[in-house]
Amino acid sequence: MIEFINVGKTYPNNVKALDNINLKMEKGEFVAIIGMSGAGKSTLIRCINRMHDITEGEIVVDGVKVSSLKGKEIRTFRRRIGMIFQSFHLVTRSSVLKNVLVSFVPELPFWRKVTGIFSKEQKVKALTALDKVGILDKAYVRVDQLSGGQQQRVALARTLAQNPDIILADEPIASLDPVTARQVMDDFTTINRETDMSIIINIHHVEMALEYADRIIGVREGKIVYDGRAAEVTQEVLDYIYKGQTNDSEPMNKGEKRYV
Ligand SMILES: Nc1ncnc2c1ncn2[C@@H]1O[C@H](COP(=O)(O)OP(=O)(O)OP(=O)(O)O)[C@@H](O)[C@H]1O
Repeated sequence: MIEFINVGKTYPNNVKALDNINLKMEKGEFVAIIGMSGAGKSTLIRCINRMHDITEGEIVVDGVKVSSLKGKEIRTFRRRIGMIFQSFHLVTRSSVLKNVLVSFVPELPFWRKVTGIFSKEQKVKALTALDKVGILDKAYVRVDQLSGGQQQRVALARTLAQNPDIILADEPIASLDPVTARQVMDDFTTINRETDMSIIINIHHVEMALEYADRIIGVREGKIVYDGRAAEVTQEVLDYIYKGQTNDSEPMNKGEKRYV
């Protein structure tokens, strides 16, 4: 479980990106974070794996206080959390398979790190992950010969091979065309259903968020202004998240009709 307890994040330039966030996400949830550009979505996601440090409160992941981790503990903790970015973060001049095998590098003994020799078991895991996202046939192709959607699937396979408990995805479909974006979202759904990995996705495509995620968290000006089932999000809720039609800063939770 991921828990935010009175979490605040103020950047060094005094921008308060997160303001008193309280939140619980259970294992296996598929959560989409939506909101205007600059609302704090990316910061919220990136605080979970300590890519950003919070400045107030506490984030607890499966009993671990994230802000108290140090050095090697942070690296070990991050192994349990896969991260997917808009820009894929792949080594484009290497093969697809090599990019997935990279997920095992931290586990290799020193001599294998130096020689780049992976075990048979690791290769099987990498190929299995590629199969899961439907690009096994591309294993020996150079990444720069793939489409954007295929590259994002390589990134997803790399994360899968790592076998994390949680996948954080920061705008994973922002640079993809609608058809490819849908394929990648389908992959997330399959992974979520088959593996029970939690998926937390920061996404601008509202329709996709509502269609694919189970739960929607709406963020505005660093605060959570909506938290409820995707199926219950109405146009009114979206207007509230994106435009803010009331001065009341309390979250607009499932079933509440205070703003109707
Ligand atoms: N490294 C940083 N240093 C200073 N301010 C930052 C930094 N990163 C983000 N901010 C500010 O924090 C606020 C929240 O930014 P964040 O990137 O989390 O929003 P977002 O909702 O993900 O936006 P977008 O949808 O445009 O990616 C914004 O005002 C942004 O300018």
